[in-house]
Amino acid sequence: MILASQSPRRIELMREAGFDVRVLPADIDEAPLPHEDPFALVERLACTKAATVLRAHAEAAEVVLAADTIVTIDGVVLGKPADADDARAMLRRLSGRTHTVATGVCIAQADAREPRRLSDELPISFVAKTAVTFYELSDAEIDAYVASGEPMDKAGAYGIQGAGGRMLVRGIEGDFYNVVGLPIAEVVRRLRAL
Ligand SMILES: Cc1cn([C@H]2C[C@H](O)[C@@H](COP(=O)(O)OP(=O)(O)OP(=O)(O)O)O2)c(=O)[nH]c1=O
Repeated sequence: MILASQSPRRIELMREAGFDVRVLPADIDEAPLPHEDPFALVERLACTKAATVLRAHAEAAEVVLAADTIVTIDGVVLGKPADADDARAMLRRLSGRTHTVATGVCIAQADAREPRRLSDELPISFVAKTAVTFYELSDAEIDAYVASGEPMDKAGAYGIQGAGGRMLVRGIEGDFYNVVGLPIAEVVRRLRAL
């Protein structure tokens, strides 16, 4: 099976779950459509990643899995920060409040006869949501965290799994691994049910 992702965390979670994945990242335009709902956005992006990689690389009947993670608060979508100022602004917005981390997952399968076509039965897609509450963060704390570099490749400008990121979090409700980028238990259950 193909994992259409360059995220080291997704690769590790899939391999630790026992899947011998071929890693083939999808380079797609991640810009939201006008007025697009954040949860519709992550589902669409995951399915676009899966379909793009399938059309370029899939073998007959091969399964392709892709995901996309965002943070949303006040109806605003926080993707990866553009720079340090953007990261600081994101962390200030998250300070002392609860936000939602949403991961869209898409599982597609190549046609058995024409592998570069999507099979008619799939794709399956779903959105996993986890509520994360942050402690109040001081400006000094935010500056030190941004200076560590940890926020830069992560949606919402933090990594809950990192040495610095874990210090920001008061609590979560939902799957921890969804925050990291892949709700692995639900993914595995969906794959078993195929
Ligand atoms: C909120 C949060 C996000 N993240 C990461 C997960 C994702 O890798 C990243 C969001 O970016 P994505 O665009 O979902 O994924 P990606 O670009 O890293 O990988 P690909 O498109 O190839 O699959 O943010 C954490 O690692 N920890 C966290 O706590």
